[in-house]
Amino acid sequence: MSSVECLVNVAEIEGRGRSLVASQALKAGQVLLTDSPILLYSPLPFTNPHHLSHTSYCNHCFKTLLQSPSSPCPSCSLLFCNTTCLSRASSSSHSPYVCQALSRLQTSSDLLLNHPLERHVQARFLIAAFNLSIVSPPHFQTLLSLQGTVTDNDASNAHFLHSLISTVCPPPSIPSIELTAALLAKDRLNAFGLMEPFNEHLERSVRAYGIYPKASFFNHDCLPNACRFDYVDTAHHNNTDMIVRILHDVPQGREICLSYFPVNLDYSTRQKRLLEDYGFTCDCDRCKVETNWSDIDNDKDGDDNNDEDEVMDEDEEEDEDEDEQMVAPGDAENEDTDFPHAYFFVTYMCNVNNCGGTLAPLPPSPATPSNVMECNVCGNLKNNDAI
Ligand SMILES: C[S@@+](CC[C@H](N)C(=O)[O-])C[C@H]1O[C@@H](n2cnc3c(N)ncnc32)[C@H](O)[C@@H]1O
Repeated sequence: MSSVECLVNVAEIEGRGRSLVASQALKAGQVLLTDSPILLYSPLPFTNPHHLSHTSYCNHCFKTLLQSPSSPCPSCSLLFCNTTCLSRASSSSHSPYVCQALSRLQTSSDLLLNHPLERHVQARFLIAAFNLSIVSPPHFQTLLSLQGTVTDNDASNAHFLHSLISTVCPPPSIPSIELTAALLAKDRLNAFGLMEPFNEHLERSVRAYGIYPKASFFNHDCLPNACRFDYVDTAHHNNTDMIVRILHDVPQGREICLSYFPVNLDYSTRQKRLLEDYGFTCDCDRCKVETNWSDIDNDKDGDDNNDEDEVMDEDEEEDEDEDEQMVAPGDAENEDTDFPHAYFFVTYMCNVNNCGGTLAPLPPSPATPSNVMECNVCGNLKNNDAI
């Protein structure tokens, strides 16, 4: 890992697998990790034969298309923001292999007719992953090294998708059904969503899914001590990079966790999603407290209608390993024991209507801590003094 990424080490923690642990004391707002995707793919269905030329973003870098006319692929008319992006894509994400496979699936969209959107997106992922095995074998090996055990569902989806993709993919022949199932399992546990810009009146949708090899080591906590930012429409050429920042000071040796979804979900929704989507039962400090709440009480932590994937208190007895800043400094004795993580919500949850984002301080300067918080969903900035 590069200099910034030396701030965390990969460690094996029993019951949690590989985990990222602070290799030194970390300061609130500090950039912990900048990670580039090894693979990106679109979340769109293959339903409209004309869809290829109607996307409003570049099919390589996923930035909103501002230039008109943009640069279409001469073979399939998929749009790219300019000739530079098209030429980069031709030797990577949009190789002749991908171009042919996607346009055949697009023009024979009846092959996926009556199949759920998830199957369309999995087909896109597999085409991108098979392409990765050709254009970048080391990255393909990295993808295979990620966490993910094949379930019965993965196996049956792999059967269908393998036969579908065999009919549309040009040579060389595609990987085995077993490898296809393994890839689906990796995608299920490790894909992050790059989100469309926030609009309080619209449900937030995914613009692209990506596999981020280093960020894939973050485990989940319902009271995370870090959160991720993406700036997909920035003018910068690394616009699909993910940036992870620390929410509050963290001592050396502490595990760094993200929340795998917006932190305002209620206990039973969180438990269900973690079990069904990620295969584990969460026993974090927040869950230990909330398991004792009735369903009505679970509304304490806000509405639970935000279904977006981010692509992570105490017991009555004091927990030594607990993040001390979850409880307001100096307020621990007076805290409401039914709701010990109130401080987290007041400090780190964005209160913009329908946002549900997490606030992290802007990176501090070497001498002064930052007192401006940035929301990772709506992008609003808030002075910490106003909290
Ligand atoms: C994106 S991976 C995280 C890295 C993973 N631990 C590894 O070894 O590569 C997600 C998987 O990590 C494990 N995991 C994440 N958070 C966990 C937690 N709080 N408790 C137990 N297991 C967790 C689950 O197996 C989950 O499916």
